[in-house]
Amino acid sequence: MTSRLLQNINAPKDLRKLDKSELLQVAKELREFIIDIVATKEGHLGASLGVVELSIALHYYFNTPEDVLVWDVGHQAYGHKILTGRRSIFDTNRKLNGLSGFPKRNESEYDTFGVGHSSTSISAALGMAIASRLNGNTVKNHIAVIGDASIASGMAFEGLNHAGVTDANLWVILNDNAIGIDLSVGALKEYLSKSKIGIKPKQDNMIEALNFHYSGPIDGHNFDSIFKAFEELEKVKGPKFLHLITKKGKGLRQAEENQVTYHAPGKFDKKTGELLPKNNEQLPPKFQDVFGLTLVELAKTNKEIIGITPAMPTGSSLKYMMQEFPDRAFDVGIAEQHAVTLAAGMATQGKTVFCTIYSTFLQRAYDQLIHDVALQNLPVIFCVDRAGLVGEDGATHHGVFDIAYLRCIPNLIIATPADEIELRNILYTSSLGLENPIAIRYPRGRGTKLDWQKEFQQVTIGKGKQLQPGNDMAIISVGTIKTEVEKALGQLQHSEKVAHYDLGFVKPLDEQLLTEIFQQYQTVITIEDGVISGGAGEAILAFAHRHQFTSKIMNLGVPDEFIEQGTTEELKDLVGISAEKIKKTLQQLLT
Ligand SMILES: Cc1ncc(C[n+]2csc(CCOP(=O)(O)OP(=O)(O)O)c2C)c(N)n1
Ligand SMILES: CC(=O)[C@@H](O)[C@H](O)COP(=O)(O)O
Ligand SMILES: [Mg+2]
Repeated sequence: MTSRLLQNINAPKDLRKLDKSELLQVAKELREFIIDIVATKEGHLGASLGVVELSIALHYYFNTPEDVLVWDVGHQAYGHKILTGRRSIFDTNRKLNGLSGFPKRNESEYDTFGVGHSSTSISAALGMAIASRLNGNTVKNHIAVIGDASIASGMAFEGLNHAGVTDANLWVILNDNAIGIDLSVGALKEYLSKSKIGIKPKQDNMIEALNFHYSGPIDGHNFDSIFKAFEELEKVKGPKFLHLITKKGKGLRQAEENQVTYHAPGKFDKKTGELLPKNNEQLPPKFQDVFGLTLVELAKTNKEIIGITPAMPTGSSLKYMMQEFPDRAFDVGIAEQHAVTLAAGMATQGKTVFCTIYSTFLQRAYDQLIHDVALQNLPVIFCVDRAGLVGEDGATHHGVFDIAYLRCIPNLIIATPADEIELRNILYTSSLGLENPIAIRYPRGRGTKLDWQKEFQQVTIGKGKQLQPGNDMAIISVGTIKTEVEKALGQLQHSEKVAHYDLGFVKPLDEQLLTEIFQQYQTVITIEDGVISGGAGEAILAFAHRHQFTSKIMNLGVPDEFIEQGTTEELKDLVGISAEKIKKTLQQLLT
């Protein structure tokens, strides 16, 4: 790679020394740099390639970090990171102890707001703008950069609605590439897609109706157009809105042509852009596919079944049902709150609704879970994907809080299937009709079974089971962390001393099984891939206390701190729930 200019840019002030005519070369080098690193280190690609010109233009024109730049979601901020002093360590992106894949306040003064979940940028930038004004600073610019999928979320609208009645020095820059991870959806997307470069939506401009000064749409890959728009908007007081049209994946043919795959493509050949060939060996399925394919199977015979995803049809594998039954499967966009209440509405009409949401994004819809679903005891089936430590996306994305935040909700069943077959069977059981809502949690990644498409078996709600007998102590695993426990026991001398139980359900607890365990063992270890505080282990601890069992109880899980990025193996080891660490814990307890 020939880097003439980029290698001398260690901060935006270096960029600002260049002539405008040199920015095209910087853009070329920045694209090459991103492609070069992501090809081997992996990460989010398409979004960052699409905002190369915008990232350069923002840091060139504005006086960052004095002027504040807030990236929405933050998966598109690789160029920003590279231009703001992190070029030399960018190869540590998303790695253990390396750079975060998202802007992070403690990483750089240029990362003004921590992100990862979408649609927060307008509220955050508006908050900063109002605070600046209260601090007597009216010249500072506050700039939110938000994508077309993220701006369709309720939270973004809440921000726009408030901003429109303020005189805040707020810029909202809409990076409109007509796609999120999957194709953008909804009426707003249809409205935006009518916009053509250079032709302002004349009638009923909804942004102007919200009291913003609207400019655009302009070509977001053309520096002259961007700077012209910046200059014009700078003269305007109060909230302003710039609409850019860009191409996700710009500069790498495959990423432009196959935007869904190249959102986060894994390893690829940086010269040809082709994905590296996958190992041909047959692998166990991803849990998301067990969900997605099983749902299609069930939907074929049960016409009442509906599927809902907020903006993750590919990630959750609801895409299979969307392809097979387009009238009964809905991608509602980045709208977790709406997804949950939509499911509740459908459930009132007798539909069997499977609402699949990543554990971390379900946090957005907490009140809807309580108020719209559980309080009315509507039997919605929540498929809580990406539960547990998710790996390289890090602290913003780990699904480690769900058990704690769900456990306290009355009426809600919490199922923690330990493998693909258990997941399949609880999906089947739920489709038969339950009296209550249920949350079924399963992790990111693959299971362990090649022969998972077995005949369905009905599951008894609230039942756990013994997996291995033992003489001295018991370990109770919650969900798929069972595999780590099995590995640990497989390597442990005197594993016959340790009984292994699968909890099966966090709610209701299998009180009969727990009573048997506490009557038999003086040492009981619980293990889960979620937070210890408020988790399943603490539910068992409370049960033992209530029933005056005196066994020594040890809770293993995620400690009371935010866990950063790394591979899931590294992170499990870090928090003490890898097979190796479990083995060590058991060895210590056995001696
Ligand atoms: C609350 C929330 N829901 C879902 C996601 C998952 N997600 C990450 S990026 C993304 C799409 C964003 O699309 P857009 O805003 O258009 O940005 P682009 O990738 O096109 O730059 C989604 C759905 C998220 N980060 N946060
Ligand atoms: C940026 C973002 O939030 C998503 O792209 C997320 O990284 C998806 O995670 P999965 O790879 O687990 O689908
Ligand atoms: Mg987009």
